[in-house]
Amino acid sequence: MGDRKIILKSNGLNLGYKKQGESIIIAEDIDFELKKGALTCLLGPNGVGKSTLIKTIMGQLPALQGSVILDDSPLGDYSLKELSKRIAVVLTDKVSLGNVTVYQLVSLGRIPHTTWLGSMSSMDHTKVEKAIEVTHISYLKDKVLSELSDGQLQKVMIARALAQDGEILILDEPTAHLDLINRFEIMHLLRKIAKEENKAVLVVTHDLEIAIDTADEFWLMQCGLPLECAAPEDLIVSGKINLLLPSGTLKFNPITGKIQDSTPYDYPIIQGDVKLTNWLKLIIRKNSLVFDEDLQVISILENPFLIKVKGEKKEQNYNSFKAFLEDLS
Ligand SMILES: Nc1ncnc2c1ncn2[C@@H]1O[C@H](COP(=O)(O)OP(=O)(O)OP(=O)(O)O)[C@@H](O)[C@H]1O
Repeated sequence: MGDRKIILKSNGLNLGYKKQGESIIIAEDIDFELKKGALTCLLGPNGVGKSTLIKTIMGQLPALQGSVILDDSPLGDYSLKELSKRIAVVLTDKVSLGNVTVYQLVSLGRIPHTTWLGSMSSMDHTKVEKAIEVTHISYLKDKVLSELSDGQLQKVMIARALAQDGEILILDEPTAHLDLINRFEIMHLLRKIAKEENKAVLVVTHDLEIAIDTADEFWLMQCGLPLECAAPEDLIVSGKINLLLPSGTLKFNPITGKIQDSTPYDYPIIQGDVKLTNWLKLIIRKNSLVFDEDLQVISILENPFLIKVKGEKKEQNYNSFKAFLEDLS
C-alpha cells in the first residue's frame, strides 16, 4: 500500500480565464489536498469547471487567485520541463498518430527525461517496459495505434503517462466512450497504479457507480459551492453525495447505491426480502401499475420465484416479473 502523503494542495484558489484583460471566474475558494497512494475522483455536472481545475493543477492555466502548491512550492516556481517530470496527464483528445506503434507511443512518455537529441537510455527503455507490463498491454507492443480498440488505446495512453514516471497522474474522463467492462477495468487499473506504484491519481469522471467502487476520495464540484472532499462512503452516509443531483427529483439511494427518482410514490403493501421488493417497486413505479381496490398485499418469494397478488376475493400468482407486468398493464 502506498503512503498517503499530500503531494499537491491549494488554498483559496480562484479558477477561470482572462479575456481582454477581464477575469472570468469559473469557481472560487477551492481547497484541496491530493495524496500519493490514493485514487481521487473529481465529479460534478457538465460545465461546472472540472477541466478548468485540472488545467490549473497541470500549470496550463494560471490561477486567478491563490496558488497550487506542489510539495512545498507554488507551481509557478517550477519550469515546464520539471512539471512534466512530476505530473503526467491523459486528456480526452484523440491521438492522430495512427502509424505509430504502441511501444513508440509509450516511449513518448520519456521525452521529459531524455537528452535534447531525444535518445533513450537503457533506464528509459526499462521504464517503458514496466509501464507496458503494469497496464497489461505487452501483447499489443508492436501493433500500430490505428489497429487498437478504444479500450486498448486508453490503456496505451495510461501506459505513456506511467512511463513519464511522475508522482502525479491526472486523467480527464478516461472511461468516456468505453463499454462497461472496460470502464471497470480502467478504473481498477488506476486504483492498482495508485496503490502499487504509490502515485497520486486524479480522475475526472461521470461514472458515479464505478468511482464509488474504486476511489479513496471524492472531490465534488458544484456550482457556487466549496469543493467537497471526502471518502465516497462518508458522502453517501451523510447524504452529501446528493450535491451531485441538485435538481431534487433525483436522489442517491444509499441502500441500492443507485440514483433514483425521489418523488414520493404510493406503493401497495409489499412483503418479501429487500432485494426482491426493491425490484418489484421499480417495475410498479416504472409502469405506473394500478391494482384492484380490494388488493390486500403483494408478496414476493425467490425460490421458487413467485409474485402473489392477494385481494379480498381472489389471489393471482405470477412466476416472473414479465408475467406480472403483462397481466397488470
Ligand atoms: N478557454 C475558455 N475561455 C473562457 N471560458 C471557458 C474556456 N474554456 C472553458 N470555459 C468555460 O468554463 C466553464 C467550465 O468549463 P469546463 O470545461 O471546465 O467544465 P467541465 O466541468 O469540465 O465540463 P464537462 O463535464 O462538460 O467536461 C464553462 O462555462 C466553459 O464554457
